[in-house]
Amino acid sequence: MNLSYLVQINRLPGNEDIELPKKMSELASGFDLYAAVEKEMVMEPGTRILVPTGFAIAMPAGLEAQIRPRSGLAYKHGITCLNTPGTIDADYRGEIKVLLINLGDEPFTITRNERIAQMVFQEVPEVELEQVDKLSDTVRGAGGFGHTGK
Ligand SMILES: O=c1ccn([C@H]2C[C@H](O)[C@@H](COP(=O)(O)OP(=O)(O)OP(=O)(O)O)O2)c(=O)[nH]1
Ligand SMILES: [Mg+2]
Repeated sequence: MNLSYLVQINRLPGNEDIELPKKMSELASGFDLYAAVEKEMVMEPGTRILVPTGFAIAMPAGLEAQIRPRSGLAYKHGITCLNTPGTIDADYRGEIKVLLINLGDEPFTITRNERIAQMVFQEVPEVELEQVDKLSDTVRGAGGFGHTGK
């Protein structure tokens, strides 16, 4: 496993004031992502919003990026990522966006340059699917969804 990768990042025009993704501690897993909303956006309870981040990336083949919620926002305000973890494909060159949903009871205001989520890079093995007529036997078999008890 290669533990060091270089990922290119491109700040998109009009976002010169937006912080680039940043690790907030030395060994943090995620780079925090900053909201590139033009003006304050109010999220009413139960509503979702696609938040721009103001940047695009190009990562080497064999990596993906995951967009994950920040636990503080989730705990304090019920703000999370609807599609968590969001999947950024290695061949995606568009702006990274964050799909937030307000599961709390109160309206939540997103301000420009506020940290709204985090981006974690992961290795993705190359997998080829082989179609077969029968799969190997296991003790579990088809048991799932609570099959082993509570
Ligand atoms: O939270 C996310 C999830 C996805 N994307 C971008 C990057 C990703 O590579 C692309 C497609 O995402 P995904 O495969 O999850 O969505 P889809 O609905 O399958 O769209 P597509 O048909 O474009 O693959 O959208 C984001 O910016 N943020
Ligand atoms: Mg897809």
